[in-house]
Amino acid sequence: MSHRPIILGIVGDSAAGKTTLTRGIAQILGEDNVTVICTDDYHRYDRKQRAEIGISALHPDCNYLDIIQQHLSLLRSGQPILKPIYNHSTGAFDPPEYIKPNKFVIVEGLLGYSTRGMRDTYDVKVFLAPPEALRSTWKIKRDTRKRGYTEEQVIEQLRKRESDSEAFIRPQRQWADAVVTFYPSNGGTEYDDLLLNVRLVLRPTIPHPDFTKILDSNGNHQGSAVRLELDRDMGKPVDVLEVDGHATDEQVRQIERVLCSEVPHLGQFCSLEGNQDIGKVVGTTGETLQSYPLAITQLLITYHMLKAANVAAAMAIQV
Ligand SMILES: Nc1ncnc2c1ncn2[C@@H]1O[C@H](COP(=O)(O)OP(=O)(O)OP(=O)(O)O)[C@@H](O)[C@H]1O
Ligand SMILES: O=C(CO)[C@H](O)[C@H](O)COP(=O)(O)O
Repeated sequence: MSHRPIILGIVGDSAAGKTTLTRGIAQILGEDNVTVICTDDYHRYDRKQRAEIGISALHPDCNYLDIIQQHLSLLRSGQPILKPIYNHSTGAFDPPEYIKPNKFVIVEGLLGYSTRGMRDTYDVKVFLAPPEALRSTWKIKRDTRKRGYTEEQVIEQLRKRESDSEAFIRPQRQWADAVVTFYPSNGGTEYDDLLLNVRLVLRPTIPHPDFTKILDSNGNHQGSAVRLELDRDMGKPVDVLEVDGHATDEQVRQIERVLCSEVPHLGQFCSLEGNQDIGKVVGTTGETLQSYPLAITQLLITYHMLKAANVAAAMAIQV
């Protein structure tokens, strides 16, 4: 399969799970086939300057969006970039790095869908939208363990950044082909990260797999742990697939078969016996996460990347 790089966008607020999902997808596609770019590297100011100016990293003015867009275009046409590096440990910038795109490029970050030019560069656009309570828990855990903050500092930062989250981050949901929400089944504060459900909002902006094949006339599959329904998201009609953390092997395998039958190349990843690592990922605080909802989410996004690669390869032959 020879084609221009396929670009996946993963956008969402801080600690929404972008890096974790990126790792899982890169594992499926093969680390050597994937270039990962985190747009935190394009912050305009270091941590000290941000504090002095009183601007948050979530504000578009605090990021070189024009250079992100320029670099995305270069990567899409297979050209290298000299990428800045923002160091989360020091809060300052390291020397830039030379990056050549692999077959697949995953661009994850806060503001990736802010401009039309950026949006037009992706083949697949995903937005991560965990409930705010879950995101706060994840951010406190990650930032206290990995970024040297105290719990109080993280809580204060979340409070201060809320208006920018509302103004600049959450509206980007409208541009995504798929919106991914992991959530605790009881809706409460007591939950197990390995038993989170997932709600996948599927917009008709790209053709999704035909999940109706495995569902009964009520949109359920062998009980209610897998559900497909029509809904509205930001006022527009969407399909919604939900997979519960306690879905069974058989239910999950059937969903996988739908994905794999449409994109044969995905077949090598689909069998749960064949690849025990699907849905298993080491989170950014070092913990091992594995669940069926995570596995289905990773496979669905990989499905779209492989489909985009097939289209790009076919176009390359025509030219
Ligand atoms: N699907 C998931 N299931 C369980 N826990 C998760 C999941 N995704 C993320 N987490 C938890 O949330 C933490 C933050 O996730 P991650 O670092 O991937 O977020 P991020 O969106 O990349 O954040 P940032 O933009 O601030 O770098 C992880 O360390 C992990 O503990
Ligand atoms: O929202 C974030 C994405 O990771 C970070 O807070 C942002 O990148 C700034 O970094 P730091 O908090 O380390 O100063």
